[in-house]
Amino acid sequence: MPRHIAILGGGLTGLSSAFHLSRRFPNARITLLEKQNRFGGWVRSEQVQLEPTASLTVEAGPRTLRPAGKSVLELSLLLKTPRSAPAAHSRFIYAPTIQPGLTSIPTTPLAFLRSPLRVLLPDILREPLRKSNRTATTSQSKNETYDESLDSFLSRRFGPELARVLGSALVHGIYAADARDLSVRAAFPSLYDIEDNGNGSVVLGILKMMMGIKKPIPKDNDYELGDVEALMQGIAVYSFQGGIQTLPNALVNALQSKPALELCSEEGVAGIEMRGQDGSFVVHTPKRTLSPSHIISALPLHSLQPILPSYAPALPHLGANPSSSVTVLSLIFAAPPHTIHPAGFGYLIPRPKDDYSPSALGILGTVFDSNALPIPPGADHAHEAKYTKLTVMLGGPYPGALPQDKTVLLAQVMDHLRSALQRDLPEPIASRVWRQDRCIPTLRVGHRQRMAELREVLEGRVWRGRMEVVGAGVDGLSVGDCVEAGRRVGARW
Ligand SMILES: C=Cc1c2[nH]c(c1C)Cc1[nH]c(c(CCC(=O)O)c1C)Cc1[nH]c(c(C)c1CCC(=O)O)Cc1[nH]c(c(C)c1C=C)C2
Repeated sequence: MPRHIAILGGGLTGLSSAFHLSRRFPNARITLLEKQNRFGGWVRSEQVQLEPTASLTVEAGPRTLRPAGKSVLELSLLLKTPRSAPAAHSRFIYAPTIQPGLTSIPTTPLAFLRSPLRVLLPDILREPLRKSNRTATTSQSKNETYDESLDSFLSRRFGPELARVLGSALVHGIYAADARDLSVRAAFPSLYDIEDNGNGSVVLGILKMMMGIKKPIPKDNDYELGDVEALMQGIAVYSFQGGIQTLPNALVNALQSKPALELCSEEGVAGIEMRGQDGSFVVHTPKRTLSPSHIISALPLHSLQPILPSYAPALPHLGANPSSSVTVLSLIFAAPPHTIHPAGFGYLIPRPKDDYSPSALGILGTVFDSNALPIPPGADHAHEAKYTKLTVMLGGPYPGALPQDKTVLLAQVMDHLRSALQRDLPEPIASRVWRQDRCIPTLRVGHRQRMAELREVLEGRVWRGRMEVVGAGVDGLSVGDCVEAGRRVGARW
């Protein structure tokens, strides 16, 4: 039984860990240590005041949640009722080599036939005829250690052009990374399983799944969901009034009312030692020394490495994954959404044919926020419909530096928007820029195997299972993944 648990990091994973551990071990002392002066990590919602009585929420990090993430639904029930909003389903890519302006991503076979993306259709139709072609022998390719990049996977099954156009765009929109670096097993595990189900063909695997021949594995149902799941029927994405920040804020409020729980901001960890009495750890902060019996590290892996004791055997693989930096530029226009962009979720931009150039501005995609989460129930329709919110994401795998001057950056982005959206656009009435440094870990090929080895060492003789390492760089980076990781910590204590 843990006597005192130190949680390192006050992002969503750290807060979720604190919340669930305090329910599981009500008698344990819990200390959460966060270096910044705020909690929530990359989640950051801000209000932009437009009129004396009207403001809009803009997001520097994630902006929508999916109802499939049961751990978030559970939390929102335990903490606060979510605001739901119907989602815009249309998604686009901007690939001027295929068509000027935006190209709608087709969702039915007929729409595919009519779309300019039909140039990729032969690659898809030929795929079931291609022989099973994993590079290793069948027995190796089915085992845990087999891995390859998403680009290699898609190129192998569908050819390099489909991998470049669709695969790279997908990876930009989630990982802001190069699809040639990203592990298919870690980032898109279901794709790998679908290939297995189709005996080597992804298309046959999908068809079998649609026909119910191979049913997806049922998910864990052990969540306290009340009626919130029914509320979410038919909803693709949702958020909260006040933005995603509502979630960490509600967690902080709930945690502050727990007497055995100490939430400390502006108190990072300077070092961890293993020389405490009774097998406890020693955790040094600039302000004090703690002696926890157990530790949860919810820090980015690259931040954990330098605070570990130099005399203990090193934890493996903490430095294996690089992280992408993303510049997030939110724009607000004083015009209704239909005058600014087509109805839809937004668009993604594939890797250029001649690769990522240092001279490119490096736009990865744009989110049509006003459509992705339209006017919330109960909001002032008249004022919300007067404005359009959109967010342009830049950086990731592009090696060039962005203009430091916001006016220059804005002018270049507006030029891009005018050619992508193929219309004259008014100047935005408000804008916000966030430079999110090393915010999204790129789960490189071999990630799952490396994490299995890391867990083995943590379970071993030295760490004895008393420290757990969790977070976006380990288990997955969506809001749902982070909350879920926090829900699972300490399960074996
Ligand atoms: C700061 C920018 C981010 C980019 N990706 C992420 C962030 C925080 C993380 C992320 N984005 C998505 C997922 C999958 C979510 C899931 O539930 O499976 C993750 C982990 C998908 C996504 N991508 C964009 C949006 C609006 C969404 C929905 C979820 C969300 O609101 O984050 C748009 C987008 N994100 C990035 C880029 C470059 C981009 C382009 C339009 C990077």
